[in-house]
Amino acid sequence: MESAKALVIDEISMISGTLLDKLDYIAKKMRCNNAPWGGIQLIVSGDFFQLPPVHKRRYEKWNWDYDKEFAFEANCWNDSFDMQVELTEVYRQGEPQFIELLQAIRRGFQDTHLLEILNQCCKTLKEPSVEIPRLYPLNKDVRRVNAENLARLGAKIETYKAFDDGVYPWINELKRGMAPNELNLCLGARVMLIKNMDFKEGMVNGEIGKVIKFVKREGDSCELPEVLFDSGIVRVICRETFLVMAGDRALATRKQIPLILAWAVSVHKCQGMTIDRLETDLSKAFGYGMVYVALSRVKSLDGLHLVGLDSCKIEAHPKVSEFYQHYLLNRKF
Ligand SMILES: Nc1ncnc2c1ncn2[C@@H]1O[C@H](COP(=O)(O)OP(=O)(O)OP(=O)(O)O)[C@@H](O)[C@H]1O
Repeated sequence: MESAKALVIDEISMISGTLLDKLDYIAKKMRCNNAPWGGIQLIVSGDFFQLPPVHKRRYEKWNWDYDKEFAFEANCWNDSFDMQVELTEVYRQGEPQFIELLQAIRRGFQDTHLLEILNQCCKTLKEPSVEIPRLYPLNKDVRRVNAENLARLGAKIETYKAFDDGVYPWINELKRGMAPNELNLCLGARVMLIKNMDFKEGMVNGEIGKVIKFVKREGDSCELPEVLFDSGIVRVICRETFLVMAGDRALATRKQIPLILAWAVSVHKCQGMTIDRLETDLSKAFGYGMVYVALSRVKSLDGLHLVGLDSCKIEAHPKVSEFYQHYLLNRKF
């Protein structure tokens, strides 16, 4: 951080105002510079109508600054930027009707006419296809569907247990993280990469593929999965190290194959993705922005297979609506 020129944060809706203020404070201290962000240029992108920050610990509710839920509520927000712009052109979807529908849902409008269109156009798949990802609001449904699909393949299961090192509370950070305690794989399993491994080659967090082989590598006690990613890349996936760091000191480590099963994924995990076809059951949707994030991942109405949409779950956070109204009224650019 001492030598950084710029800090880029994507998906800013998931960063709380409290965290943003802490980061600003750390940057100032580390660089001994009281300018905003210690003089580092800050660039953020995202959409506050999408998923808000996740509060992991119950006690955060009782923190004195819990009310700084959104990044735009941070004390440092206004001083952090010379310029704020709203991007209005939609590229992910092409159909004007679908774009209009999604924009209404994004802003929390429960427009009856638009919802009728959604109901007419969306249907479940008669035969669930393994190639079509399924999105669920709750992790327990994601785990259930993935376990069912794994069992359905009927192939020999290879189990990878995580190798952990470190003590409480740091090790718990890793146990709550993406790398599973125990990963079950078999030939044909749909998997998702959960670590950025090689940006140039496109081996990044979120890549989806299929296990095509198990191979023995020297020095490894068990066979490792070889994955054919949908991008065409084929790779043997070795254990990677997941870390909790304090400066350059590792407080806890977890060694695990950086894959999860991916027939089903959570709505939280899919924020940021673009998917050609998806099936989603939104009957258990909770919180602001979840319905919009799930529906807006898909490129066309034709590719959307939907069940369980209750229009009362289409909600925008009042603070977010107010933020955008205020921005439009005071826009200088
Ligand atoms: N200028 C462009 N021309 C053509 N396609 C584009 C352009 N910009 C983005 N896209 C396509 O639109 C889709 C969404 O882009 P991207 O994920 O960058 O948007 P985003 O604003 O981060 O969306 P979200 O926040 O909803 O995830 C991608 O499939 C991307 O390839």
